Amino acid sequence: MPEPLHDAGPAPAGTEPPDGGAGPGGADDLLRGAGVSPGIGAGPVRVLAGAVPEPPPGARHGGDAAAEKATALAALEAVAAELEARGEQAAALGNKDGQEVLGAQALMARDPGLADGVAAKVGEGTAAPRAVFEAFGVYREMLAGAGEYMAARVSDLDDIRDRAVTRLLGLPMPGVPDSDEPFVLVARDLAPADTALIDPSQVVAFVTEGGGPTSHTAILARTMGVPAVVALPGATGLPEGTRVLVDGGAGTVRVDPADEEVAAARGAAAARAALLTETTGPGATADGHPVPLLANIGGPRDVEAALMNGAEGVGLYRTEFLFLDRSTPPDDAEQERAYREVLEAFPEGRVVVRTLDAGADKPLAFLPPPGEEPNPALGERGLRMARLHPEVLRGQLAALARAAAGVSAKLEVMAPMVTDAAEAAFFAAACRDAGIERPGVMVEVPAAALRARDLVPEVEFFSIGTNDLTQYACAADRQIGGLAALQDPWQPAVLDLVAMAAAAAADAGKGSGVCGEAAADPALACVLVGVGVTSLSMSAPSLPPVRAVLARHTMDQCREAAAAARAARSAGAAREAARALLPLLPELGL
Ligand SMILES: C=C(OP(=O)(O)O)C(=O)O
Ligand SMILES: [Mg+2]
Repeated sequence: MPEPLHDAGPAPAGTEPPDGGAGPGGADDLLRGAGVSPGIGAGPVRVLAGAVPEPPPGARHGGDAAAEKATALAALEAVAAELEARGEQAAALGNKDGQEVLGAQALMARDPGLADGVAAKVGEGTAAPRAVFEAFGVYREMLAGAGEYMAARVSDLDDIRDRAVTRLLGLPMPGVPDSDEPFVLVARDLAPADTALIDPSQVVAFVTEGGGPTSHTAILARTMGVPAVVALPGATGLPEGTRVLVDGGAGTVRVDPADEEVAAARGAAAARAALLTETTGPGATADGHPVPLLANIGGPRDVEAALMNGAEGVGLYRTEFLFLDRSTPPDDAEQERAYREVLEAFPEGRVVVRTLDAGADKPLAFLPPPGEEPNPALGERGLRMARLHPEVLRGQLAALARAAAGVSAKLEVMAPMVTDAAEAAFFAAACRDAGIERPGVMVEVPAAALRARDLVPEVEFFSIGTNDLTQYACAADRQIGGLAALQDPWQPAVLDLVAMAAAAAADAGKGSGVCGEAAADPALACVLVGVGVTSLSMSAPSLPPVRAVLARHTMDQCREAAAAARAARSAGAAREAARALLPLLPELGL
C-alpha cells in the first residue's frame, strides 16, 4: 500500500492494526472508516442489495410452459403487492408522493399487456426470469423513445423488472430491506432514491463502502441525526444479521460488541448530549459577536429537529430533496405548500431557500442531463440546469414568492453552482421578476470565490458551499470514498477561497454564511468566523456543539486560529494549528 500523503481527514479506513487496542473480540473486530455523523448506533446488519444481474440470454425452461408462466406471473403479482404495501408505509411516514409513485408502479406490474408478453416468451421456451426481462425490454424502448417526460419513467420500470427478476432468481431484494427490528443499514453507497423511504426510527446507523464526508449519505445521516460511517472498505461483506456497534464520531464499527461496551458507549453519548444543552440562545462568540446559527434542511420534515436544536432560521433549504423520489415535476401548489410550511415555522426568522440543485450527486428524474456526462460534477447541474429549463426555475420562484406572501419570515433565495457575475445577474433578475427581493448565490465554484468582487454587486448575500468548494478546489469527487482525505475543508486553499468571498461581501456591506458541512465542525466553525463569515448553517444535530464552542471563544481567538490555519501548509497542519489556539471543549472530546 502506498504511503499516505495526506495527514488530514479521517483515519485511514480498514481494520485496526493489531496493536490498536481493539478490545473484546480481538483487533480484527474493529473496522475503521470515516465518521461523518456522530452518535452511537447498535443493531443487526441489514445489507442493501446491489445491482440485479441480467438473466442470461437464451436461458430455457425445463419444458412445462404452463408452470413456468404461472411462476413468472406470480412473481409479478408479488411485486405489485409489495409495492402497494411500501406505498402504504410511505403514506404512513407522510410521504404521499411516494405512495403515488409506488401505486403507479404496482399498476405497471399488473399490466395485462406485460403479462401477455411474458406468456408469449415462455411459450417459446424462454425461462421465466429471462422472459420477464425481455418483456419489460419492449416497454422500456417504447417509454425511452416517447419524449422526456415518459423517458423519466424508465427507472420506475427498471425497478419493477429488477424486483420480479430478483424473486425469480432467488436473490436478495434491491432497495432498503424490511426488518422487524431497528437495524444498521450497510450499503456500497446510498443513492438519493434508496433513502427516500427510510424510516429514521428503524435505521440506527448507516455504514457504507463509498461516499466521502460531504456525500449525500453523510449529509442525509447528519440531517436525520443517524450515526454514520462511510468509506469503510468491505462493509458489504459483513454477514446479514451480524450485531455491530457503530460510532459515527470516531468512524468505527465494532463487530459482535460485548453488551457492556454498547452500554458504555451509549452512556457516554447521553452524557455528552446533556452537557451540550447547557449553552442556549442565539449563536455568539464569548465577547458577544452575534453569529446566527441556522439549519440545513431538506423539507418540512426536518423543521422539528431544527427547532429542537435551537436553529435561528434556515440557512440552506435543499429543495431538490423534496423531489428525489419522483419522476414528474412537482406542481405549483405542492411546491408552495412545502415552502410555506417551512417559512411559517420560523416567524420573523431568516429562511434561505436554494433553487433546485439537480444533477451530479442529486439527480432528479424529471430533470435529466441533456446528454451523457463522463464527469457529472462538472456537468449540467444547479443553475446550469435551471438555464436549460427556465420554465422550471420560473415556476419555483413563483411558488416561493406566493409562499412568502403574508408570512413574517424573511425569505431569501439563492442559486447553486454559480460561476460568474453574468450567472449571478441572470439569477438575481429572475428572482426580482418573481417579486423576490433578496436573491443570493452560493459560492461553491472556485471561480466564483476568486472573483467574488465581481459577483457581489449583483446579489444581496453569499452562502459559501464548502462541500463543493472543496471538491472543486482539490479536484476530488465528493462521491469517492477513497479521496476523503482530499475532501477536507481544512485545506488552506479552501480557507483562502472562503476568506476571499467573505472579504468581498464584507466590503460591500453584505453577509456571507457558510452552509457546507465545514460549519458543523466546532473548531472549523470558529476558524470560519475568524476568517470573516457572518453566519453558519448546518444539519440540526450539529448546532448544539457549535453553539457551545463558539460561546467559549472570543472573536480575537477565532481570528488568531484562522490566521494560524491559513498559514499552515496542509489540512492536518491547519487543523492542529487552529486547535492549539482554541481550548474548545475537552470534556466533550472536542
Ligand atoms: C452546501 C452545499 O451544497 P450541497 O452539499 O447540497 O451540494 C455545498 O456544496 O457545500
Ligand atoms: Mg453544493
